[in-house]
Amino acid sequence: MRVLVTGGAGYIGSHTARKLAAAGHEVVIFDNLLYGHRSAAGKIPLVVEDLIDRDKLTATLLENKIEAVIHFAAFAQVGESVTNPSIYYNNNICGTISLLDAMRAADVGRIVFSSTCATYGIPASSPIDETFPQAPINPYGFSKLAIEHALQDYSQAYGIAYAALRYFNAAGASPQGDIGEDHTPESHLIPVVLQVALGQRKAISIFGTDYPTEDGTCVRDYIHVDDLADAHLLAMEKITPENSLQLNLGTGRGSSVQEIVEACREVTGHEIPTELSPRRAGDPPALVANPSLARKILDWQPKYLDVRETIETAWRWHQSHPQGFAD
Ligand SMILES: NC(=O)c1ccc[n+]([C@@H]2O[C@H](COP(=O)([O-])OP(=O)(O)OC[C@H]3O[C@@H](n4cnc5c(N)ncnc54)[C@H](O)[C@@H]3O)[C@@H](O)[C@H]2O)c1
Ligand SMILES: O=c1ccn([C@@H]2O[C@H](COP(=O)(O)OP(=O)(O)O[C@H]3O[C@H](CO)[C@H](O)[C@H](O)[C@H]3O)[C@@H](O)[C@H]2O)c(=O)[nH]1
Repeated sequence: MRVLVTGGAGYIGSHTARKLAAAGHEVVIFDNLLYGHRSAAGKIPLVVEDLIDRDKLTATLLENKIEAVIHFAAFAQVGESVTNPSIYYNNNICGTISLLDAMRAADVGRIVFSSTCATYGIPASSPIDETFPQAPINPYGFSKLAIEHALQDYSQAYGIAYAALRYFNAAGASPQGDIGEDHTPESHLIPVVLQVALGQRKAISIFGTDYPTEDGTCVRDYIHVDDLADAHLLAMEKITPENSLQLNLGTGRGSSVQEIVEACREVTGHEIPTELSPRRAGDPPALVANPSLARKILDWQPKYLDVRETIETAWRWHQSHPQGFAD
């Protein structure tokens, strides 16, 4: 298929764009490079524009005869969404509506959307399956839930086929070692811990040690970025206007912040000092996926079930690229 990957110069988008190209799809990346990196796109054609420019989007879709869109472009930091909600509602909602209207104008009828476990808010129990109520506790989660509703409405009214993939915590780096996670500023746990191991930070701050979890720190389900990329290809091929999908993508296994720090110590052989800090606003105590539906419907099998193996791929990337993409 001819596929437009928005946000394809970013972390999950670049891994998916390369996998699409390797599978024989014709790929074009659309990214404003606010957080993305030109070199993450590699040899894949890159259009450097913003989602809000609907005419540019429509022209890109038409010129490249695009048949499907995989939509990663968004802001994605939970804490920042609490302190600055305006940019989240504007970019994540208005940007995506602009894209959906450009798709209508260019007659593109297929989209895979990056949703999130943050749409579940604080779940009543764990693991979380797709029937759980979606009740976000932060503006980031609300912005993604709004788009899930928009997709349902656009699908019904205009016949768009969609998949809303609710990822848990993306982690790791390409097993080929050429691309990985590089955000400035970096806020995600595993890369920040690895920056401590590299000597780029003094200590890792643990945000909250009084959560109702076994060791008092937050529990998350860390899913390898390469496994996420596989699921996008499968979902893109599977959806039809009559058969849209909402699926959780995770490993089904939870790791606490303390356990991640310990696993990073084992993988890197570094001491990794910690400091205890207050809770970060907007953080639910525990988010772990029940990924059974995605496994069944997509015939998807995550390869990385041991978080140490995921961390090993990230560590290889951070060691070989201590300044990230350096662009
Ligand atoms: N990282 C995670 O753990 C996680 C978990 C659940 C969902 N998600 C979602 O997955 C998607 C990708 O996440 P990521 O971690 O790769 O983020 P990222 O920041 O690395 O990538 C997002 C990319 O989108 C681009 N972008 C943002 N707004 C844009 C706009 N208006 N126009 C054009 N380009 C724009 C950025 O420059 C960046 O390259 C996001 O939608 C995020 O909400 C991520
Ligand atoms: O320096 C740090 C960084 C993070 N954490 C903790 O580590 C856990 C994971 O935090 P991340 O920032 O790595 O990831 P989030 O769970 O906040 O966010 C991720 O999952 C979300 C869903 O909850 C969103 O989808 C988002 O895009 C994605 O980055 C959280 O409990 C956080 O408080 C720390 O203790 N110290």
